[in-house]
Amino acid sequence: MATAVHFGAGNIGRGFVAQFLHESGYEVVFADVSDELIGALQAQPSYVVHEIGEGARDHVVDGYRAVNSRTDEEALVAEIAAADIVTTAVGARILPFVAPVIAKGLAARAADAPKLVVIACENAIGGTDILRGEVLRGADGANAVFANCAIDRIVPEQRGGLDVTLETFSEWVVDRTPFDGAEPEIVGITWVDDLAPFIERKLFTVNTAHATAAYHGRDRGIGTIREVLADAGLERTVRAVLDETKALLVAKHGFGEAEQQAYIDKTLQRIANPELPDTCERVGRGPLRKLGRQERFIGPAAQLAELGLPTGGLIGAVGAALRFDAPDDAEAVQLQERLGSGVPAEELVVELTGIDDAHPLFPALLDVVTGRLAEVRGG
Ligand SMILES: NC(=O)c1ccc[n+]([C@@H]2O[C@H](COP(=O)([O-])OP(=O)(O)OC[C@H]3O[C@@H](n4cnc5c(N)ncnc54)[C@H](O)[C@@H]3O)[C@@H](O)[C@H]2O)c1
Ligand SMILES: O=P(O)(O)OC[C@@H](O)[C@@H](O)[C@H](O)[C@H](O)CO
Repeated sequence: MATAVHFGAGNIGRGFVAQFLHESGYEVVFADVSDELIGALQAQPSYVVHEIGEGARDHVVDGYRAVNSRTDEEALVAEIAAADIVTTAVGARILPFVAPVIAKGLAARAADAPKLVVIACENAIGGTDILRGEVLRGADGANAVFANCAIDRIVPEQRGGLDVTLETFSEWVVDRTPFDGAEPEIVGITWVDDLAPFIERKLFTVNTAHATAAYHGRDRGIGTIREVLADAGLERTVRAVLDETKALLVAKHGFGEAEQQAYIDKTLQRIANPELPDTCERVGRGPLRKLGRQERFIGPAAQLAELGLPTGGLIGAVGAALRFDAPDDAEAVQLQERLGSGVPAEELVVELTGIDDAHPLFPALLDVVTGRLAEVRGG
């Protein structure tokens, strides 16, 4: 039986990646740092992925094993050495921490073993490239095939236990070019020769809409994404941001206007799904990551500014992100500390967004950061 080692037994890991790998005939070996999750997976022989919506089905995932990646590195190295595929869903910023054990597993592979397929299933442009770069610090990587992907399925916080409740919609698009025609057979994957349009459309529509709603909503004291979109003014705000990213996606990737509008409408329906309540706190998590140069706000805004196109809605969302003050979110705490630290606004723009003063987006970002600093430092 083919084996898949999957890092991150959280929401998307159990609810999407592992379920599809299991359905494709792989024995899934979960690797996670959470004692609680690994203990539960070791104690419970199966869990249910429960879909909500039209055509919903329940899927039983079983026959898996689980390894604690924090305490049992030796076992994990042996699993990776013998595996056919490694996937991750740990968070883009965690990839450098899982790379060393993958490198050790690659180094321990038999000389005649087939190449290990590695796919990072994170919300990031070039997520697998990031992982590959880190893995290559400890292994030569000749016995692996690394492929980038775009992964889309809304999995909100769960109620505890291993079962996962999620939407029926899913999209998993993977770059086929590294495989030379020998892609693995995995249910639900769409293989493409050019991933850029798919990952940018997903990140700059679904995740931009989500994050815009989360930050503006939280700023107004609203708890859930659905409630944010039920507010007509805030819905207009989110749509205005998506009009900006639509202009980029149409100009850059040749999506039709009507096609992109339909994608936007479907996205807003998905994120407002009354049966899958999602919180502004989960969706806004990790604001430092989300303000990054290639991410859901600055990524499209920088490209739009270079084309001389409007970015006001995106900049407004950045302003709301700068006010994201969530005590349980380490990055939100760090962001507020940096804003209160006395670092000049010009330096903070570069530090937070990677945009420097030579870029056409810089003046707008400087304005929004200066405004936020006046609130933080003035008060
Ligand atoms: N939830 C969604 O709707 C969704 C959809 C698409 C993509 N994603 C992406 O998938 C990734 C995971 O998101 P999630 O919602 O499942 O988060 P999650 O917090 O539910 O799961 C992440 C898991 O990774 C584990 N982890 C953290 N550090 C680790 C390490 N060093 N080694 C092994 N495991 C580690 C955590 O313990 C946790 O179980 C993120 O990159 C996210 O952007 C999420
Ligand atoms: O996972 P993040 O923190 O990058 O973004 C939060 C949500 O927007 C995200 O998890 C979505 O639910 C998901 O990307 C939908 O496919």
